[in-house]
This record gives sequence, C-alpha cells and structure tokens, in this order.
Amino acid sequence: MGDFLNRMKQAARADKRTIVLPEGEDARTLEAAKKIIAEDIAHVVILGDPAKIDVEGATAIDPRTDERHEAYAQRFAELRAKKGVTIEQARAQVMDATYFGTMMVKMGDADGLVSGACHSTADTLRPALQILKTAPGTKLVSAFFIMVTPDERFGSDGTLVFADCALNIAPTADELAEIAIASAHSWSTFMGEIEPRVAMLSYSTMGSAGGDVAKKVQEATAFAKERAPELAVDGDLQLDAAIVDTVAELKAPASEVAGKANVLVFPDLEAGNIGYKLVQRFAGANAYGPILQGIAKPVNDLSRGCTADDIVGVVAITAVQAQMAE
Ligand SMILES: CC(C)(COP(=O)(O)OP(=O)(O)OC[C@H]1O[C@@H](n2cnc3c(N)ncnc32)[C@H](O)[C@@H]1OP(=O)(O)O)[C@@H](O)C(=O)NCCC(=O)NCCS
Ligand SMILES: CC(=O)OP(=O)(O)O
Repeated sequence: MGDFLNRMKQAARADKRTIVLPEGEDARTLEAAKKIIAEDIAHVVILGDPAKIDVEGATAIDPRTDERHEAYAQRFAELRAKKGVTIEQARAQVMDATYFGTMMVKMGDADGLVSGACHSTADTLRPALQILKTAPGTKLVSAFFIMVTPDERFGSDGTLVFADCALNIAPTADELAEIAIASAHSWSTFMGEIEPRVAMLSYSTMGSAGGDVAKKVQEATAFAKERAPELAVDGDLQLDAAIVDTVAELKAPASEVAGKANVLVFPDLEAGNIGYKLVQRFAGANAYGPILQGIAKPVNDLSRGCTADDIVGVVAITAVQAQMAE
C-alpha cells in the first residue's frame, strides 16, 4: 500500500520543487509541512501570519504585507480585465491567501500549490481556473483521486484512479469522454508502463438497464473510443462488473476492461464524490487528491477531512507534476 506513495516521494526528492501551502492557519498543514521538510520532499512556502508559523526550514509569507503583493495585483487585474476586474478589486482579491498562492504559481515564484484542508473545493479551485486556465490543447479541467486500497485484488495491486470526484458537477457525454481520456493519461503519468483500463461506470452493464444516465454513459463511451481508439475503455459498466472478474464473465464477457479496470469514471459528481469517500472510509483506502488534470500548472485540492499524511502525499504528487510540466 505504501508503494505508490514511496515512489512519488522518491521522485519528488530527486529534483526538489517549491510548493506553496496557503493554509498556514491549519494545524494539519503545519504538521504536514514539518514532515515534508524532514523527508526532504519539497521546498515549502506557507502563507499566513509568520508569527504563528513555527516550521523550521519553511518560508513563511504574509500575503497582506509581502512586497510582491502590488505586482501580483497588477497582473491579476490584467488577466481578469475582460471580466471587469479593477485594480482596486485585484488588490483586495490578492489579499486572499489562495489567490496570492495561485499568483505565486502563475508568476513562477512557486512550482505548485496544495490547499483545501480548511477551504471548500470551489474556493480552492476557482482561483486556479481563473488565473492559470487550461493547459494547451485542453478545454476541460477535471479532478481525480489516486486510491490506494489495502486489497490488492482490485485495480493494479490495489491502486486505481477515480474521476471526476471533485470538479464537474454534471458532465455531458462529451465531457465524460474527455474526463475518461484525461484520466487514462493521468494514470500513465503516475503508473508508468502499466496500461490504463478505463471503466465508464453506471447502474447498468452493457445496456442492461434503461434511463437517461445510462444512455449518457453509453454515448460517452462511444465518444471516448472514437477519440482514443488505442485506449482500453468500456461501458456502461456497473462497479462489480468493472472490478470483479467473476461478475465480469457473467455481465460483460466480451469486454477487455471488465473485471480488471484500474481507472473508474463516474457518471457525475454525486456518484464520484460519494464513491471515493465510501472506498476511503469503508475499505480503509488512502485517497490522494483531488488532483487536477488539464490545468496549465499544478494546483491540487484536499478534502477538509484529510490528515497531515494525506497532505504530504498530495504535495509529493504535485512536486512530481511540476517536474513533468517542464
Ligand atoms: C469550481 C467551480 C466553483 C467553478 O465554477 P464557477 O463557480 O461557476 O466559477 P466560474 O464560472 O466563475 O468559473 C471560473 C472560471 O473557470 C472556468 N471553468 C470553470 N469550470 C471549468 C472546467 N471544468 N474546466 C475549465 N475551465 C473551467 C470558467 O470558464 C471561468 O473562466 P473565466 O472566469 O475566465 O470565464 C464549480 O465547478 C464548482 O462548484 N464545482 C464543484 C466543486 C465542489 O463543490 N465539489 C464538491 C466537493 S469536492
Ligand atoms: C474532495 C472533497 O470532497 O472535499 P471536501 O470533503 O472538503 O468537501
């Protein structure tokens, strides 16, 4: 179970990056920062009141008084001018630690950002979507978890990607296909040679049940196959047919994915967010994320239910993304 995380930490250590943690008021963030420094995973910048940030080896910055505040505000106003943002509004916005931290990433003063231990996903990701925007050639940003379960029968030795569990509330069939292709790519980024096998989840397997949601998933599967013919993707599949080989033989015997899926694409955010928390809490899985895919520079979210160790894991993953982005 520790294998994936150890690989990420080792890779991060080999070529250290600077990661900004805007939640200096959060005790788990400070504990995580100490661990990250002790394990030599990344250079750490913590935003907040420096008098209250007692982490040796980290750089503590107060976004309200830092000398870069005005330059960031000017740049933010330029970036958001078409949205009617004035320089006064930009100055006020950049007082906010998440906006300031995201500007650090935009301006190259940090390589990545991890936040969300005490902010909602919307408040964590909105600055990234507004400031950093999508990566070249990408229209949709989406979010996945790397799930490391203690049961090695599932996925690839217990490791799976779950998407979208955090960002897109009601993806269309077209967007679901994009999420599937991006998630397969993310799988390959982190899992190397192991081939992604993508299951498009539903309450129906190969048309066994009717209804609009199952139809959307079938349509999304067809789009994904059309756009990425080399990809092992199949659906619609129920969860048991996707990951249990004996059920797959019964429900989808012709599928190359059924029974051995390692990338699970959920039909909407309701299913995705509930699904990852079920596996995390009932199965005792480690859930690293939400990790963004399709964003121009690495910014990743956390659940407010995270532990300090979860933050360490997401920082290691963010540092690896930053290495790859160059
Ligand atoms: C993240 C979220 C707040 C963004 O939507 P929003 O509040 O409507 O924000 P905006 O419409 O102001 O979007 C901000 C920018 O991001 C862009 N954007 C929003 N979602 C995007 C996506 N999935 N991919 C690419 N760009 C996106 C918008 O086009 C907009 O760009 P612009 O301001 O330059 O025109 C919204 O998708 C959301 O609430 N998602 C659910 C998050 C959540 O609560 N998850 C549950 C717990 S994990
Ligand atoms: C990802 C997620 O569900 O975040 P939170 O638990 O903070 O809402």
